[in-house]
Amino acid sequence: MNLQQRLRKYLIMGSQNCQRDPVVILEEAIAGGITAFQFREKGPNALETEEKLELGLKLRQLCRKHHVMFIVNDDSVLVEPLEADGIHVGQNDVDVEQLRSTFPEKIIGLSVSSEAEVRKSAIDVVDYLGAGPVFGTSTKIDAKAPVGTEWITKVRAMYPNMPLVGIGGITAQNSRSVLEAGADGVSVISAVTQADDVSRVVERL
Ligand SMILES: Cc1ncc(COP(=O)(O)OP(=O)(O)O)c(N)n1
Ligand SMILES: Cc1ncsc1CCOP(=O)(O)O
Ligand SMILES: [Mg+2]
Repeated sequence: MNLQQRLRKYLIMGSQNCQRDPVVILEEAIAGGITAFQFREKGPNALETEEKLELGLKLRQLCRKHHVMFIVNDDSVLVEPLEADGIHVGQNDVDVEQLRSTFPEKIIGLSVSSEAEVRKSAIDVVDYLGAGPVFGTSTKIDAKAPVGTEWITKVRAMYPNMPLVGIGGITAQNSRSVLEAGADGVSVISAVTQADDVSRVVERL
């Protein structure tokens, strides 16, 4: 599987997104067919330090067992201890050129929400882009305004061969529009973590 294919169904999750055991939710999502996972332990009620590492190790082990790509959100200190395949950062996180020199072999993902952000980013050193929020979301407190599927189409036009995922408010009902706009995959938090039937929702994405 190349990176484009591995980004097809990208679950992002931390314990703060779960009303049930995150390990069980991840197991169900893997059974439904996720191809990538991002450990995003962040925001109100998120675990810290040892507890964060402990949960990360459990989720990492599960991904390894099922050959699901494992990406860490923001926290470059966790990349080595979790033996992550890569890291995802945004515009206000660690600089991607710095990350590339620290992790020459890891997958690096970068969030882009506007043309101005694209212009000021070292796109050439990253492996994939996360574009959004495509739709409204209440999962991320400091999320920017929704940019619509038009933004996916624009990024695809600027970077025809760059692995690209949409993020923000994506559900089984609207995921097709994100893919049709030019994304290789969809990254989803609440539609999966809050689902009554997690594996069914992943199947439908
Ligand atoms: C795949 C993907 N795309 C975008 C984001 C958002 O990253 P960022 O803007 O750094 O916000 P936080 O997730 O750190 O709150 C993402 N995590 N994953
Ligand atoms: C992390 C992140 N970055 C932009 S929107 C968002 C939250 C996506 O969560 P949901 O899939 O529940 O809308
Ligand atoms: Mg970030």
